Amino acid sequence: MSNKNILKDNVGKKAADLIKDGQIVGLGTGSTTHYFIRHLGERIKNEDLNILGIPTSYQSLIIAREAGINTTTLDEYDIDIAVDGADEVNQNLDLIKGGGAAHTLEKLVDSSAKEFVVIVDDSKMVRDLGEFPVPVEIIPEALRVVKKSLIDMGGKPELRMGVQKDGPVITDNGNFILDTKFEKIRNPQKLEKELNILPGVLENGIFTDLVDKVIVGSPSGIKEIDREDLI
Ligand SMILES: O=C(CO)[C@H](O)[C@H](O)COP(=O)(O)O
Repeated sequence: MSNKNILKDNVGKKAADLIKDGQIVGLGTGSTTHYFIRHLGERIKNEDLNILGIPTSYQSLIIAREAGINTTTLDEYDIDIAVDGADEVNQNLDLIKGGGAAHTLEKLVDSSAKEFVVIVDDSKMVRDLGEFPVPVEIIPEALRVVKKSLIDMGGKPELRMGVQKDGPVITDNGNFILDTKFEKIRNPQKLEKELNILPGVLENGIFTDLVDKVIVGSPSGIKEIDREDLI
């Protein structure tokens, strides 16, 4: 396992150990949550726990099934705790997410949870958000219009293209992603709201005022940052 994957494995296990019997658990998307889901599956098997997962993507649904976690939906249950990864985390615990193009359902699931825990390696911790472009999910018909609005707002939008597919990435919801670079995002709350009122935009990857705890893995160990401890 690479050093980075060891860190992801460590934080995934730490988060899996937080889950209590009987809980409904939001299952985030990405390579770090992959470890979380696998560790949670092992705990369910070894300790005979009664836990249901609510996936945030087809990817997390498939990994949950492989890990032996039964799944349900937000229509059926409220979520006790959601665990998800992030692309950037600032000192106020605001996030950029959506590197896996799953941020729309992730925001719905993560914001619905009574407790939201983020797991990252230390390379994701930043002073100001914005080095990572903000993923903006748009309906395909809105491409030209929203692109222009994002440029007018000072962004540099790029249509996300497939790696093993010709043409644009199509999200789990059948939409496009405009990865939009903004230089140093000083007011993430404001930008999050401004992006979401553009007609044709479904959701953007800025997550503010949602996170309760961040578990950060580094070569020197695991650190937990709780919102209630922020000054
Ligand atoms: O937001 C996400 C998917 O939409 C991921 O949580 C985020 O991209 C981090 O992924 P990884 O753990 O693979 O670095």
